[in-house]
Order: sequence, then structure tokens, then C-alpha cells
Amino acid sequence: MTDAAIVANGLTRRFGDLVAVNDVDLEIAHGQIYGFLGPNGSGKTTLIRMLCGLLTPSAGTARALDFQLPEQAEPLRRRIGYMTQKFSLFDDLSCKENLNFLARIYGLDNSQRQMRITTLLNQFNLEPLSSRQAGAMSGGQRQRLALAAATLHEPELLFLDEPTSAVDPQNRRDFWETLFDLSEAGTTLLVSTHYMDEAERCHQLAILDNGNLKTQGVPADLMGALKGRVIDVQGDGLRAVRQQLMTSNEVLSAAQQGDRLRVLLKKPVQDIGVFKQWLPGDQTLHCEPAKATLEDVFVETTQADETPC
Ligand SMILES: Nc1ncnc2c1ncn2[C@@H]1O[C@H](COP(=O)(O)OP(=O)(O)OP(=O)(O)O)[C@@H](O)[C@H]1O
Repeated sequence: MTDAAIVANGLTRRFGDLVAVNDVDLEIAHGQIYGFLGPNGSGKTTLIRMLCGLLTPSAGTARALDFQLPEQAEPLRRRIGYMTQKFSLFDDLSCKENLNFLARIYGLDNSQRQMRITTLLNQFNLEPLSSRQAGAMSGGQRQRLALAAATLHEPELLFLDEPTSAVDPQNRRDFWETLFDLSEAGTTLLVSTHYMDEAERCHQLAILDNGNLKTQGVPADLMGALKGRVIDVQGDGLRAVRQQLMTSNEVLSAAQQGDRLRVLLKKPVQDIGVFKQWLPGDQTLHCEPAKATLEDVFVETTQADETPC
């Protein structure tokens, strides 16, 4: 087996005239949590479905766990888990019945089944809910059940497509701790999200926009690369200040957050005095460099070719 769990070259998928995924290159190391961050319709699900072997690429090649796709999709399927955006278990079966049903599909024998289900109910804190119908469980509980189901057969590679879209922040935090447990045990995880806080937790991250992979790397490195390009402005009349800044060729975006204006520049400035020249002639404004967030990276990545907004 090679070092990478997934390798893709020039992966492309068209639906008629629409290019949903365009010429994507990827290399995902074993045991990592790799994130796809992108807005609605950016191609995350399409890319995941190609990497699972569920969708045939229009062009390009992909290999997952040393299986060539789409030719070897069938043997790959037994080694991966896939948690889709929509809850895909049976509402009218209990938590335990759902797991039992799936374990039979995966071909686990009676004793393996009992052992694995006991372990999962315990691991995902589902024991007290084991006889509750899935349809009567909360969003967070259903999501834990869906993850338990996706890991029943102990897959080496786990695909999670926007797994926390219907879950509150505390449950999301707990969910991510579980993902790190799986990662530490050697599972490779590919997670799609449009939440910045989730994306920031990943070991590696790719940002997708309109089917294109715009950038990839360690989240901290992506944010570090924007050093000197984010300025916080405080003071009166921020709406007018914003309007003025947006006419400047130096400014990529300006967004108000409470009593501050967060300004993202096209190029770094070392001297805050240079930045102040682009402001209206109001000396009462307080300006200071700020640390870039993943949202700044996202804006930079997806708006760099566009006019300021
Ligand atoms: N089977 C299909 N037939 C036609 N168009 C499709 C099909 N599947 C996806 N698309 C289109 O491809 C583009 C990418 O869709 P995709 O679902 O991969 O995006 P996404 O990033 O997962 O979006 P979301 O965050 O909303 O789930 C969209 O414009 C979508 O309408």
C-alpha cells in the first residue's frame, strides 16, 4: 500500500453543460481528517461520490486505498463508510434494529454482530437509546447513530458529507471529538462542510468553489499566509468608511462585525499609515492589524478574481 489513502488526478465530472467538478488533483494521507470546504453547489458531494466509486468521472483518475476507480469500486465499497447528508436509516426501526440490519448486510456473523453493536452503542453513547425508534431520536442522536452505522464494518476510509448540518454546537463539538478518536485509531476521514469552525479542525483542508479546487493545505498555514492583509477598523460612521474602502483597488472585502470593520487587503501592508491613506479623512478611526481567520482565507480564495463586494 502507498502512503496516500486517496490520490486523484484531473478528476472532472460534468452534468450536461455544467462542470460540477473541474480538474481536481488530490492527495490525502492515511489517518488524516481531510476537509472539503465550499458553498452550496461547489461540488463537494459530487467529488465525494466519485472518490467512493458511486459516480463515474467524466475525466481524470482516482485511486482510493489502492483501488483504481471506477473499475474497482465494488471491492473498495467493503472497505469504506459513507455518511450522507440525509439521514438514510429506517425511522421505524429502533437504534439497535437499524445496526443489526446493517450488520447483516455487511455479512457479520452472529457473534461478530453482537460484539460490534455492543461496542458501538457504548462508543457513541447510544446504549440508553438502543430501543428507541430512529424516527423518535433528536438530530444529534440520529447523527451519532448514522456515524455508528457508517463504522459498523470498521472501514479504513470514512466519507462524511456535511455530517453536522442539523446539529447544535455542543453536539458538533462532541461529534468532532469522536472523529479524532477514529482518526487516531488509523481511520482516514474525508469530511465536507460549509462551517468554518469545522473546517479549521481538519488536519488538511481543500477549498472548493464552482467545482474548482482553489487552494489546499493545513488550516493554520492557510491563515498564516494572509499575514498583514487583515485590518480591524473601529470608530464612527463605519458604513460610510466601508463604502469608501470598497472603491479602493487595494481592498478585497470589508465586512462589519459589531462595532468593527474587518478589512481584507489584496496585498499585505507593513505600515498601518499606508492603509490609513485609503480611509476617508477622519483621524478618529482606530486601525490595527488583525489575525486572519479561515473566513478571511475563504473570502480571499473565492473572491480573489472578482471585483470587491
Ligand atoms: N445528478 C446531477 N445532475 C445534474 N446536476 C447535478 C447532479 N448532481 C449535482 N449536480 C450539480 O452539480 C453542482 C455541484 O453539486 P454538489 O451537490 O456536488 O455540490 P455541494 O458542494 O455538495 O452542494 P451542497 O453544499 O449544497 O450539498 C450543482 O450545481 C448541482 O446542481
